[in-house]
Amino acid sequence: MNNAHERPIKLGRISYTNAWPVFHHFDPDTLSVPTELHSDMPATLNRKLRAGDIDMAAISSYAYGVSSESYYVLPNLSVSSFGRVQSILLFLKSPLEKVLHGTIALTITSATSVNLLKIIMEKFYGGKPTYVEAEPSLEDMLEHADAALLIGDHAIRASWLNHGYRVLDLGDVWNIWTGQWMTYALWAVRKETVSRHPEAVREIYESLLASKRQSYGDFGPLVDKAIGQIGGTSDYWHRYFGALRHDFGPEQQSGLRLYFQYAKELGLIADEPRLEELPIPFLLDNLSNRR
Ligand SMILES: C=C(O[C@@H]1C=C(C(=O)O)C=C[C@H]1O)C(=O)O
Repeated sequence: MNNAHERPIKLGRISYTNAWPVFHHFDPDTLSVPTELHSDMPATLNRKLRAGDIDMAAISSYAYGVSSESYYVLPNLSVSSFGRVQSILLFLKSPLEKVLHGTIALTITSATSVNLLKIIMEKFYGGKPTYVEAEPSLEDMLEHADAALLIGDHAIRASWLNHGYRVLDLGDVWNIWTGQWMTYALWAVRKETVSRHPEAVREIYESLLASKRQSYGDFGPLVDKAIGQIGGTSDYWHRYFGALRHDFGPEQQSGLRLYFQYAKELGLIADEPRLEELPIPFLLDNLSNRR
């Protein structure tokens, strides 16, 4: 089989630990298709996939909603939680009553969580704060704001500081108000990449699923890497990875649909997107041709 392409398939990897269970055992060098990994913050990957600078990526679920007509969702991959997520945190310098009509600094690295925060502040709590975008640095953010939203490893590191602020975990608040899962990230592929390079997309997709399966068999290697790179204890990281889910089944989809419904109500998104998965016939056809 000839898998030659004019250029490698470019795959965007969220550099935060929350995506490691899908990426950790994924090795582009073992694939027959030339594949380039691009590691970045979610907001940057959202932009690059939109612009066609990369072909497929883990992106903010909100960013999928905005551009869903150009993408397929890779089935059964996500970053989700049922309740506490531990890495999407609002740090409150002022009391919540003041924050609701005060100023909130939002990390520029996020898209899903900034809109989740707006849903929580405005729809659930009835507030109307002013939002300002900021680099993800807790002390700088709180110099001019009543509260600060951090995500990913920035949130984790900040949660370990002796800061004394009250902290809201947005996964927890969402779950308390809705009883639902929350999906923060999805894996999306540009439709034009699928029509040009179906075999390559299939191979990369299967390899990501295999990596996820291996991670879920033993979080040990991910925990060791996280301790080495970020710090913290083995217990902390086992709990962290244990509280996340990287599947995208009916329960996660139902939570995400509700999120899009509320985002539409608040004018944060133009239309509620259809969650269009990479077509199954495409997968079955290709699976039946496997060596
Ligand atoms: C669980 C997380 O999910 C993430 C939150 C995202 C967002 O807010 O746009 C995007 C991707 C994920 O990194 C996290 O950041 O900790």
